[in-house]
Amino acid sequence: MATTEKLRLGVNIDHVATVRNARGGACPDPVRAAKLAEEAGADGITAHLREDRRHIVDADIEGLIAALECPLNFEMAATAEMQAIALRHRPHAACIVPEKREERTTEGGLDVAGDETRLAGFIAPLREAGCRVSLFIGHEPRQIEAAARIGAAVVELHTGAYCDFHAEGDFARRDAELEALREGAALAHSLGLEVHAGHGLTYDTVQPVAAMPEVVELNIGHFLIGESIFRGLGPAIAEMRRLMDEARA
Ligand SMILES: CC(=O)[C@@H](O)[C@H](O)COP(=O)(O)O
Ligand SMILES: NCC(=O)COP(=O)(O)O
Repeated sequence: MATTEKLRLGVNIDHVATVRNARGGACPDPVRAAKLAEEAGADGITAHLREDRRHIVDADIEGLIAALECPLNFEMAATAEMQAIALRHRPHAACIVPEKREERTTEGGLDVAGDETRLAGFIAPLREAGCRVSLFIGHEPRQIEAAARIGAAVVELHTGAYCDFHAEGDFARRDAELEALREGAALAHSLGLEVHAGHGLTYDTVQPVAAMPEVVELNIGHFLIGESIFRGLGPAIAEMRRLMDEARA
């Protein structure tokens, strides 16, 4: 498959809110960060309204909907509360993610195969409202096949394990994970799903994922917000963009 389509970069601004919430108050403002990311070349903004509101809060979503010119990818758990919020705002994309209360970050992907009937019913109103429904899943074939069966438009493949193995220096397991992601991306594409990827990506790990021809969007947040302390948000995004384009060339 030829790599012709430009790879989109969605910038996740959750962890601007993490810093704000450490003190309370209004700064740093995630909406301001999102506008800056837009100016720096982000193709979209991702924000995860967790059920416990540990970072992004409802007012942030309202602010993003009002201020953004680029598409908003609204990450949400498959709950009635989140569904109502998504139906009220009708973001460009609704990405359904698994949530556990005690987790430090999103561990693993959604169990679509194990919850197929409920999830099919859950995403139907979102699709009818015009949201592109995305499912945040692992690379296991049974999860990808279930995502296609229930009518999702997009799957976002969880790259967290690949990035963790890289950081731990366990290169054999990193490479096995990368190969499984490659196979997952190819399977998803063959089933008519749009393929995105993300979680934990850094300058060191982005290029092998960016080089996968079926992947059309990467969502990257925590690393970019951290890196912006050192070089500023615009330059941090520009460098990620450069690495993505280089991998795609
Ligand atoms: C779903 C996902 O991978 C990320 O967007 C995540 O929402 C970032 O926030 P957390 O670190 O709270 O998981
Ligand atoms: N869905 C993944 C995402 O939005 C960004 O994850 P991370 O880069 O903050 O780990």
